[in-house]
Amino acid sequence: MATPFGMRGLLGPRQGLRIQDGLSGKAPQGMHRGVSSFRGAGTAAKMTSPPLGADDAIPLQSAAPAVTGTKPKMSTTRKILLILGFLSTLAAIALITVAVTQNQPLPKNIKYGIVLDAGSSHTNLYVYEWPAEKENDTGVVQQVEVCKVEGPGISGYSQTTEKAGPSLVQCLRQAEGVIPLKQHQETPVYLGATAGMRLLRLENKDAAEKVLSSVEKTLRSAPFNFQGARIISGQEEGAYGWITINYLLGNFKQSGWKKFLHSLKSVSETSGALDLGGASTQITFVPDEISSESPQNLLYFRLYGKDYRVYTHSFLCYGKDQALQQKLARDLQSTENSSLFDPCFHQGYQRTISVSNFFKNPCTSVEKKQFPFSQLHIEGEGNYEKCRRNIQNLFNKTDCPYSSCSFNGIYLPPLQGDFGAFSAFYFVMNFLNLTSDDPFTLDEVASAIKKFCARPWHEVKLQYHQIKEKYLSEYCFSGAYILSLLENGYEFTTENWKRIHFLGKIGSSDAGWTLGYMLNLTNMIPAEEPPAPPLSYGSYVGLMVLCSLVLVSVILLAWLLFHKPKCLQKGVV
Ligand SMILES: Nc1ccn([C@@H]2O[C@H](COP(=O)(O)OP(=O)(O)OP(=O)(O)O)[C@@H](O)[C@H]2O)c(=O)n1
Ligand SMILES: [Ca+2]
Repeated sequence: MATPFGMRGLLGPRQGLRIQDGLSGKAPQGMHRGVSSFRGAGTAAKMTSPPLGADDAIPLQSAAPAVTGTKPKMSTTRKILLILGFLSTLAAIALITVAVTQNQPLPKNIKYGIVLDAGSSHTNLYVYEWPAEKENDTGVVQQVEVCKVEGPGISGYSQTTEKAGPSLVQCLRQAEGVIPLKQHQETPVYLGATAGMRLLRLENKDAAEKVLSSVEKTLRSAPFNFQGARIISGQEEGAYGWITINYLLGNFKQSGWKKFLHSLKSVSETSGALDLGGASTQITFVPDEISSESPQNLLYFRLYGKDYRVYTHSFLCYGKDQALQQKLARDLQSTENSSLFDPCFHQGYQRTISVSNFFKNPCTSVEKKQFPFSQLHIEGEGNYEKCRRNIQNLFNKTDCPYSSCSFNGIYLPPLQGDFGAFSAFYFVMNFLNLTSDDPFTLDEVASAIKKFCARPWHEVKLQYHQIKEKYLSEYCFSGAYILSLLENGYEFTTENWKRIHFLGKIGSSDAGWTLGYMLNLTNMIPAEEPPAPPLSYGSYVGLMVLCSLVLVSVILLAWLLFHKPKCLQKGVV
């Protein structure tokens, strides 16, 4: 039997060679003579008469005399060792192959969900996707599509309620194109209506119900799995916005070092959420200390095995559109004629509003009074300071029945941590170029808005001709209002101003309440931390490869030590 190392019989004691340790030239003690030395065939040619009495390699040697170069056979022990080594190598290869192929992650099974955000100013449809196998992990759901519904928000259909539903059709079609056909039926669709519909419900309950029925009819006729169309509360809006941003920022569940480091700190590392809509605004965060002064502002969550005590408040009528309405309603009180100079609009800007409709809105109805004119002409002054003073009147800071308040007697604990400010907070600040990664100081923000407000309308209109006039004309007011709300309302200061981060998206997903709403309704945020395999697939395969390599190396090393090939020996005859 030929081996790469020559023939055992050629090297055995019968040829007069003793096993040498390579250093002393002596045979190592306790070693079996016949299996511990290998030499090449060239050596065999020099060999003469084998010593008598050798106890192994007899059959091969007798059949193939060394002088003729015929290869003798190995000893049985050596054969077994070789076979064992060979089998171990095979086993290691098999182990790695199985690890790589058998345990490969299965091809992704993607699930989808649709949420319609029926806001006061407009409706957005969002399509989310996530891998089915990982739906309880944090951060796996992401937005894959957003569709802006044409026309006003659904509350704008109070006079033509039957048209509210059909307005959504175009975006539903778009979603049909994004989600694979075979998954349409299993894809849940939710609609949540916010402050516009809250106001309509206050003003005209019947119209609000009809709008919701129209919307429901359209959603039921879509090929998706309709799960409900309802008006969400301000508390829900705040809470789901907070869940969304912290889910997307990966604040709920930490792994590895992050988890260890966070376990050393006592406070929950979450970000507060600031949402500014057209009709309402929300502030939500985890305060340092929770007082039970105002239980209606406190929410308790257990998410991924951790308890959160969250403060939230939603101010109806303090969205930026309704805040402007409120401001105008107050300004009107002191107006004698049908003209009003407004410091919050650019110089040269003019707008006419109908006074009769103006006070139908619950946000302005308290200011209702009779006027000798039906149309009010507004003319811009472009005066930031005057505008700020004007807006200031919207925040009643005098009565506070709690230890601390924001405004209008609403409890607000001391601000804590970082805040993500989204929706109109972002739209406005982004327009004013005030959302850079290195946050601006409060003074810088104020002077940028002041500068913008001072620009004449014709110049602004010329420069930003591509922006809708409704948006553009109100950025001066909105900038001033945002500063008033944050600085005077919530009492952000020069010191903690930089803790506000104006953000539109986190990754591919818009910051807003919709994602948190869907995560909650699909039970995708478990109360307890879901069991996770101790090792990731990559680490598992890596470990298998490492173990196998170590195994093979040990076998090789043992084999080399005990059966040193000639090439590694010194002083071989
Ligand atoms: N590029 C944009 C987009 C929107 N807006 C304005 O931002 C405000 C808020 O928009 P949004 O957050 O979409 O409010 P809604 O969800 O419609 O209102 P709410 O949450 O109060 O129901 C609206 O006045 C809208 O006109 C803006 O100034 N610039
Ligand atoms: Ca909104």
